[in-house]
Amino acid sequence: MREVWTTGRIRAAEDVVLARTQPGALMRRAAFAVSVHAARMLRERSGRVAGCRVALLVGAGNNGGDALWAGAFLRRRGVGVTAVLLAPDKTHTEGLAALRRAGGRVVTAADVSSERSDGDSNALATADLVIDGIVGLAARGGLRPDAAALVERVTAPIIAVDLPSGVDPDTGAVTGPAVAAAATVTFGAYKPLHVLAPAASRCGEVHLIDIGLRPELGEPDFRVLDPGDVAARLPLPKPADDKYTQGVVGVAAGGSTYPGAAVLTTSGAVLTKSGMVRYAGSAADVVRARWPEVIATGSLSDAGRVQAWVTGPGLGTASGARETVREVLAADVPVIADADAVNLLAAHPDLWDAREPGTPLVLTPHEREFARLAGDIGDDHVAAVVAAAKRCDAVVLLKGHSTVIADQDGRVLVHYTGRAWPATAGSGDVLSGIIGALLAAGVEPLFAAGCAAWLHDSAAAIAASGAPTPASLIAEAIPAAIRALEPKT
Ligand SMILES: NC(=O)C1=CN([C@@H]2O[C@H](COP(=O)(O)OP(=O)(O)OC[C@H]3O[C@@H](n4cnc5c(N)ncnc54)[C@H](OP(=O)(O)O)[C@@H]3O)[C@@H](O)[C@H]2O)[C@@H](O)CC1
Ligand SMILES: [K+]
Repeated sequence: MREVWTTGRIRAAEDVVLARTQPGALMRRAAFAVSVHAARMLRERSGRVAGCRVALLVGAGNNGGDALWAGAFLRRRGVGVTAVLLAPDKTHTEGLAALRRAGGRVVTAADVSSERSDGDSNALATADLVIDGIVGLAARGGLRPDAAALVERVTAPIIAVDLPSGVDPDTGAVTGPAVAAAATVTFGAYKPLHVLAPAASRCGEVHLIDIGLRPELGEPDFRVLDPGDVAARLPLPKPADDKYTQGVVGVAAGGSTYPGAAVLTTSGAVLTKSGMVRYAGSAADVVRARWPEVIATGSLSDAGRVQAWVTGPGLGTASGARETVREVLAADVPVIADADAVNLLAAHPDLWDAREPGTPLVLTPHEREFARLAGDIGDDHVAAVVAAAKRCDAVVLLKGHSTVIADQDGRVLVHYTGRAWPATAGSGDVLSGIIGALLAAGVEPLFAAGCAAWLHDSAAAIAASGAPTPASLIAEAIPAAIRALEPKT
């Protein structure tokens, strides 16, 4: 599991570690790691390290100090290094002295912008690699105009120190010009921007360097599941299981207007686990035709017992749909409510009264549905989802390039996809079915949502294999996504 901390907590831990280490030791350790990754990138791209040229973009703070020290270390390996100073009066003193001692050149941003044709002011145009030390943890807003103008002139790959300058470290928002890095070397802990869209797409590969902060950090602010975490939670049948003991999933979705939603939601449930799936609604014939193994009936009252209900996709918002959501919420089993069920809950507050107190509920809005349910989402998606989860006393999964999931206790999971394959019509219906299957099998709601987001994204990538894919093929790729995890039976 990847653990992520907000910058305020990282700074607090840094203060503790700084107080007991030699002045400058932490920065040199961080900078040395940047130089190692820079050298590796140079070798991979140019076939050599010595003789290459590196330009450093150096801002006013310690992030610039890291870049200057990294430049000094690269000089020792025979790299030609030029530092471009954005704030000459505020440049990190020891870092600058170290670079000068090592034989590095130093120019100002003004020199580079004046387009003189001597070697120093051409540093950006001739660089094989650029190190971004403009701003780190203190970043606020997009790049300022002088920094943005420099970055615009860069053609070489960029390695970002701690984070790509110009993005918001705690929300991942990109509100102005920002660096797009080929790789990012970060220190002590992952920060929110490394896993939150859109900033995460500007990081390239992220390398985490241990600088001894972990013991001082405490519980992370949020977590990112890895394949092992998902595999460990998948409900595979045990030798003594039968079709009932694995949890029966009920699907109350779709209908005569949207039979496809019924099929896609059911597909997600059928393909995620063995056992049994029931369907209740006016698309029963269509569902039965696609999945003969599903027990399909026309109404909820005939459906029989289930261990979790999935409702919402393709349900519509008419009075019949409202009754379906009310009945499902009153059934005293975990419920996943998506799409129209979210809209109905937003529009009819009395529906919440139908819910048995304490019954697990997972809500899976996209941004517009979220706005109806909980108001404008703003830049800080994690904070908005945490607040909504508390208010709704539910697990809330906000769909997006970074899927953010929170429960009522404030625990947060983030899944960053970096791919747009799942963004296709009906894809959310499949996700709902997967969540329902995991809930019915007894997976804890936060992790049912988190594992489902992971499986769904993985299935989408498998189905797509580099070409657009419809939602029905995403569902069909679920078994392949499960097999690829090699879960223990
Ligand atoms: N503590 C340690 O020992 C260690 C620290 N480490 C390193 O320190 C970094 C944090 O350093 P930091 O706190 O000095 O601030 P930093 O991020 O360099 O910002 C500097 C200045 O930039 C400016 N600025 C703000 N926004 C801007 C924008 N959008 N565009 C342009 N400029 C902008 C603003 O200055 P202003 O112009 O407002 O005076 C701000 O004060 C951290 O990320 C890591 O790399 C590592 O070495 C590990 C050990
Ligand atoms: K940076």
